[in-house]
Amino acid sequence: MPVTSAILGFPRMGANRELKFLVEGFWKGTVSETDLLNGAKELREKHWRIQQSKGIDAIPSNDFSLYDHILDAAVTFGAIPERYAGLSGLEQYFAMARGLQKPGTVDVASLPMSKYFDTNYHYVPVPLSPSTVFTLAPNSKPVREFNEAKAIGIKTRPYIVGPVSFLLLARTNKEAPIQFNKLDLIDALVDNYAGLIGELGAAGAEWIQLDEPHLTNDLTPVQQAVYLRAYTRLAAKLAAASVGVKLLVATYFEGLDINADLAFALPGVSAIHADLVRGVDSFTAVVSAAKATGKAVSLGVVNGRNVWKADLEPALRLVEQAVVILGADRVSVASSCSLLHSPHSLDAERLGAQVDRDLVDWMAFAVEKLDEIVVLTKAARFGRQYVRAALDANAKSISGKKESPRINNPAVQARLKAVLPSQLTRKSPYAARRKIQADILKLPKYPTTTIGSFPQTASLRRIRAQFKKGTLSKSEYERLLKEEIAAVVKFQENLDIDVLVHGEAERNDMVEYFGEQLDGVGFTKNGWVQSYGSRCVKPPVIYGDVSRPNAMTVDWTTYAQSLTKRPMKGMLTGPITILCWSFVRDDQPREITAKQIGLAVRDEVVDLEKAGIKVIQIDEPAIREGLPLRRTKWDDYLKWAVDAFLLSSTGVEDGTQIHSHMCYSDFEDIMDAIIQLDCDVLSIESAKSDLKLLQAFQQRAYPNELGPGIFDIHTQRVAPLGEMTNRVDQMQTCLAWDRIWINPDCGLKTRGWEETEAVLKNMVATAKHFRSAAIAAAASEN
Ligand code: MET
Ligand SMILES: [Zn+2]
Repeated sequence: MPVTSAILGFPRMGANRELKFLVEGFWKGTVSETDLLNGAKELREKHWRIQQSKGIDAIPSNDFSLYDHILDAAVTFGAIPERYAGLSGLEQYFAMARGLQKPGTVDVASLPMSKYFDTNYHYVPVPLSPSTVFTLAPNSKPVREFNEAKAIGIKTRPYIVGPVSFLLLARTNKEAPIQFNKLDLIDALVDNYAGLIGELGAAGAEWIQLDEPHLTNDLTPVQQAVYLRAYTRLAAKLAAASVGVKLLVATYFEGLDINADLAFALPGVSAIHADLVRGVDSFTAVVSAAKATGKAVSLGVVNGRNVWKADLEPALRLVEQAVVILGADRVSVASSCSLLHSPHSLDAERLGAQVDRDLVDWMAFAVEKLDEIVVLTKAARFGRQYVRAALDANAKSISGKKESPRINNPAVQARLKAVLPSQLTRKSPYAARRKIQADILKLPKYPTTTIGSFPQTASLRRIRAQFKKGTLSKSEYERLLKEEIAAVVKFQENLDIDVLVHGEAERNDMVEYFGEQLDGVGFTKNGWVQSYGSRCVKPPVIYGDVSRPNAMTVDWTTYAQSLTKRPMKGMLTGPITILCWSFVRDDQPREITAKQIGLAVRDEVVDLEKAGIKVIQIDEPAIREGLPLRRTKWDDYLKWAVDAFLLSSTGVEDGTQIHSHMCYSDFEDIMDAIIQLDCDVLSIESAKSDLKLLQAFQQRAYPNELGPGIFDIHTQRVAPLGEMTNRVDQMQTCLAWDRIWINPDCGLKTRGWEETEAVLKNMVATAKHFRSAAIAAAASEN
């Protein structure tokens, strides 16, 4: 067998986000179930054919999903929480993802949502308990999709998350007894995996890809033992049932160095995939372990989660070395991880008048990455001369980028070098600032606010799109947006919210909006990647040194402030979130890029203050996500991440109130860093997670003000008043009452107006309820 080519997964949205529109149409009732399922099938076929025509040997199936592939695995193995048991089919599936409310009949909240390792992809973790019973669904999705590809003549390598990672990614049901360990479910789960693999084998699959990304993380001895136990049991079950399917265990997002021996020792596994982009240093460990065990390796040399062209020369050298050591039949060339985290293709970038030719020349999206993998494979198979032209073109792009004057901005580099320690702290400590701000802002106790965005209606999106296209004049655009802002301000005043926002109507996306206005940052026309469910983001591309030529938000914010006497909160995205949600240059440490962005945001903060804005929020939802997967790398990251935020936030006077906002991550891990950010008010998502977060804040005695979200914004469901007051009651068991803010979990952009009004009414009523209770308590004390 010669060297083969492979990918671990392909983006599922389609070249023009077809899947998004199908799924959202289905939710709205404008697309029927049949049309949704047929449309999804067409997309899968299209994507398989693209891979086939490019020459990919190992084409995955079941990497597709209508919402999330981890949720799919839960459905495949019947791990469906009790509260959805009365539902079935797609209704049940989407209820788990998004909640479901049908007047008088159904009212179920969604499952939580969590970031997939350090990516901006969110998966749906299922809660497990001792009563969880796994049962393999009949004609399950992996089998259906394998057969579907087979029917068009493509033999795929079905993918499914591996059993140990499945359990590690899941949550423990809140009601489960404390002695319950979800890993105890491994035997029962593995038996169902054996059943599934047997069915896939019977259908004709030769290889299965089991993703075990946790193998690149720090594992406890117990977890290591569970890995061995799981794969020993799986191998035995498959052997007993004479299933001849070969298993590839895929690891990614870090090198395999620390667990290489464990991974290669897993019984019944024929090949291991290693990420050699993040983990290039683990190459020797991986290849030696493969040699020692006689197993095959899949070399992840093409970055699956960035947009830059791969530097083919060093990648090819790794492949060639592996072939010398292991022999061609034990080597395949692959993407570092699933291409799910890359945009679809560069086609759209090459069209139209304003093509940024440099940028296009420096990038490769999923479809172009297939070409890179195939070029490397052919070079390894037939020699470099066979693909000489492609290799030369690649080398030319790579060196062109390195030497481009667009990458280097000496003024930005000099400014960062000259930063003084005083530019990393506020003028006075929080206690002093609190008094000054209280005098200026005169807010009631339990002040209410929202996280920034208000519903983004179709007409709003149309207005922005027309302006971008040039079919709407600037003055008309501004007039319409001002109308929207005025309506949003009025809406909040009517609801009696204390600290208002302008609603972010001008923003497509909280990172893209800033990316478009910063120097050193490019943007794509169609570079969408899935963030969660049907939602996609179009990350900016940070290619050079970053600076802010002009104010980015001052006009909209001051206009909004001019309409009200209440404080108007300026809304910015913080440096770490801009970094994490962008495609970042790979030619300098992320730390430098982060701090450059910190300085650019600082300029904006100072300009907002100068323009009279008294409250400024710098969102950092991604700060936890940037945390390296390995603990040994945490301190270094947290130090520079905190500094980048402080660079952005500390240029103001004591009287200016700095807020930050974070959501959908396990913040317990980084409490100290969160405290070091020293923002005056932190709003943090907590309605989807449980009390764990509040307890973490209690343990570290969060010193400033805190607004743990009191309702979930990802659902149409209007949380009733009692549910909200309960949440505040819970908060008060952990937090000082006079430090609590009342706010939603996150921005309201995905909601409709009607439900927004209803839910915010309950939110304000909640604040008033506690306010009067506090006043009554104070009166009775006197
Ligand atoms: C993912 S965090 C979102 C924060 C942003 N200000 C918003 O309200 O949409
Ligand atoms: Zn948020």
